[in-house]
Amino acid sequence: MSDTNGAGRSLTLTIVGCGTLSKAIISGMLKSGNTNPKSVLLLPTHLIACVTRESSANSVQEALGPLTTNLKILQNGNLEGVREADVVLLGCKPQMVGQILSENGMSEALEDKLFISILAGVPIRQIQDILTNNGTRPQSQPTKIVRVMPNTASAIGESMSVITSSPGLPKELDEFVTWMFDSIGRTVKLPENLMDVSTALCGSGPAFFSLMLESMIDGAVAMGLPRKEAQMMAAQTMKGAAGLVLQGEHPALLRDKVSTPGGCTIGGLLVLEEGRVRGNVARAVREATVVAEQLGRGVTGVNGTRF
Ligand SMILES: NC(=O)C1=CN([C@@H]2O[C@H](COP(=O)(O)OP(=O)(O)OC[C@H]3O[C@@H](n4cnc5c(N)ncnc54)[C@H](OP(=O)(O)O)[C@@H]3O)[C@@H](O)[C@H]2O)C=CC1
Ligand SMILES: O=C(O)[C@@H]1CCC=N1
Repeated sequence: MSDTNGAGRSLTLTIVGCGTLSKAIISGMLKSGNTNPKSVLLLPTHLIACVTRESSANSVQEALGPLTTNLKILQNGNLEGVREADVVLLGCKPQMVGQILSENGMSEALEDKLFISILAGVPIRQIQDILTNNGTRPQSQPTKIVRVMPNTASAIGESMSVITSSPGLPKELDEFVTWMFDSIGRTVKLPENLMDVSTALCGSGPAFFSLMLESMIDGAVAMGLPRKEAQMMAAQTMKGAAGLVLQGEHPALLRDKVSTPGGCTIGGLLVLEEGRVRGNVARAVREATVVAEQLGRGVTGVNGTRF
């Protein structure tokens, strides 16, 4: 994405709630240099970032300011930002969605606009219900809602973004959303009933993999490797294994290929199996899926123990 080009029709993208993930997405887009006019008719050339606190505004300026000259930051100015927008990206916490979207004038300001939500656990239906006050105040031109679950690797163009659109999304807008998230990694389109598990796998995934990395690094440090080298070596090894799987290698065959009979890999793997790592990792994904589903419903104490 560039802030000065004539490739496609330029538009204003307003980010309501510009925190960790939104900054990663926008910085990734700005760094991607994706201005291929054949791939998109619309280009987000102007950005408006909405937050409430001054510290957040400063953090947005620090992260995105050096990457574009067309950035406006609004503190407590969601409605103004949405009114000026062609496309809105909602990046607040799931618990804030009701308060933000039921602000007076917000439903009207969002009429007919493309609205991309990256919120965990908040279904498209819930957003429609808030905007129409549960169907009692229909919009004359309904907001065109798309739900996307990207991840924090957006910042380096390595996101895995899962996209679910409302039925009937115009082709031009569908292409725009795909272009936007293709520019920061891979995309896949899935039905909305798979969004919570996608959130657990891809949204939370970087944190789960980081835990594995930390454990591997600690083990190597314990056996004498300097931490700096161990960190780089572990991360590159994870990247290499992921690269092989992305090229079509089956994970179980990859594991077998590395496990020389009577060798060290099978010894290590069996220790992992004794610790029930497989079941526990799978359980973490299952747990995060259940929790994700509860976030949008405003359930409190979602991480209270279930036992
Ligand atoms: N972090 C991640 O890796 C992932 C996050 N997500 C989803 O992304 C969303 C954001 O998560 P994350 O970026 O981690 O959260 P952050 O807390 O970092 O970001 C939330 C942002 O919303 C702003 N905000 C809060 N209240 C308002 C308001 N009333 N009006 C405007 N802005 C407001 C906050 O700034 P301020 O406090 O100044 O208002 C902050 O900038 C969540 O819904 C989460 O489920 C999904 C996948 C991965
Ligand atoms: O932890 C969370 O709730 C968000 C959603 C997925 C990743 N972070």
